[in-house]
Amino acid sequence: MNARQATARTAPDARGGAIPTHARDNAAGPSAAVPPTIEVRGLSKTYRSKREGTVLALDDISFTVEEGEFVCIVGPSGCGKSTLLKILAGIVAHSVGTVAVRGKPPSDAQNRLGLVFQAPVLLPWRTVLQNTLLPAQVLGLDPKAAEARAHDLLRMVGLEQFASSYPNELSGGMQQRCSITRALLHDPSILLMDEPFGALDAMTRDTMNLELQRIWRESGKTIFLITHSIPEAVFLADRVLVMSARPGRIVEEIKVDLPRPRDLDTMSEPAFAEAVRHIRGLFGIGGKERPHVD
Ligand SMILES: Nc1ncnc2c1ncn2[C@@H]1O[C@H](COP(=O)(O)OP(=O)(O)OP(=O)(O)O)[C@@H](O)[C@H]1O
Repeated sequence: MNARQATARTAPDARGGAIPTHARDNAAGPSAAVPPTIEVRGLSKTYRSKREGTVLALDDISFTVEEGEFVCIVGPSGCGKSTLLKILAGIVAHSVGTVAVRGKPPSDAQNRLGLVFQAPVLLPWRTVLQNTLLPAQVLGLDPKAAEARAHDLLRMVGLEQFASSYPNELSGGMQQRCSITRALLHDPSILLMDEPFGALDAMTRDTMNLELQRIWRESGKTIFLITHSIPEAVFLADRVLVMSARPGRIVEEIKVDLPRPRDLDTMSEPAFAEAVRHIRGLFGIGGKERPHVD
């Protein structure tokens, strides 16, 4: 395991034969300068709150995410992870620094982004198929093509038989799978995921991790995922960004060299345990209050 402060851009690990479908986004040819998929430089975010006055949530954050990479971010509760994801999604404005998604401001990249949050937030009066189709209406996609794609996606996540079920007829894991199909409907090249499996039981979470790895390998998407679980981050990621307590800074980037595809046995490997131990050690340094990470 190579734990280090990464300075060079890291190419994604081999994902087992998948051909990134989003190569087309960079179709200018090998000699053209391709901007990183996500580039954050010197980013800070200050909130104003009645109770605390000025709150420095993020402080001088810099990192890049390359095309097709799977990057996870871990950090103590309140360190600014969700704030960072919302800035990348163009939902929240940053205060200082630069943020670019494929070389442009996040607000210009909306149709390339798919968002998944901790709660599936499905509309209870719409079926699984209708929930999956929501972005088609919002983005004005061709209804027939969108419906065909929705069925493909539901098949991919094992929900095809539940296309006409309502959210309250599904388990938590099934609802979250539906929220993933909704996020994928418009074929975004980048998935931003905020603790997507945090509310699930351990077994369902393992299954969802395997499923997400498969989706990533088959689709070639770039994934940026927040988690409180250090083992989950190590299991999924090409690189793990470790954040400090508030104000959130990136204290270390850890490249995960474990071969793909990973399965549950991967978690028994010494290199996996070493990476988890290393990250846990980062949170224990200096006798500070133990952060809420698993
Ligand atoms: N709209 C807001 N106004 C004021 N302060 C905010 C606002 N949103 C977030 N904060 C503060 O910014 C800090 C970072 O919040 P954020 O939700 O990004 O952290 P987090 O790392 O995602 O937390 P958790 O892991 O608990 O979900 C916190 O101290 C929070 O109280």
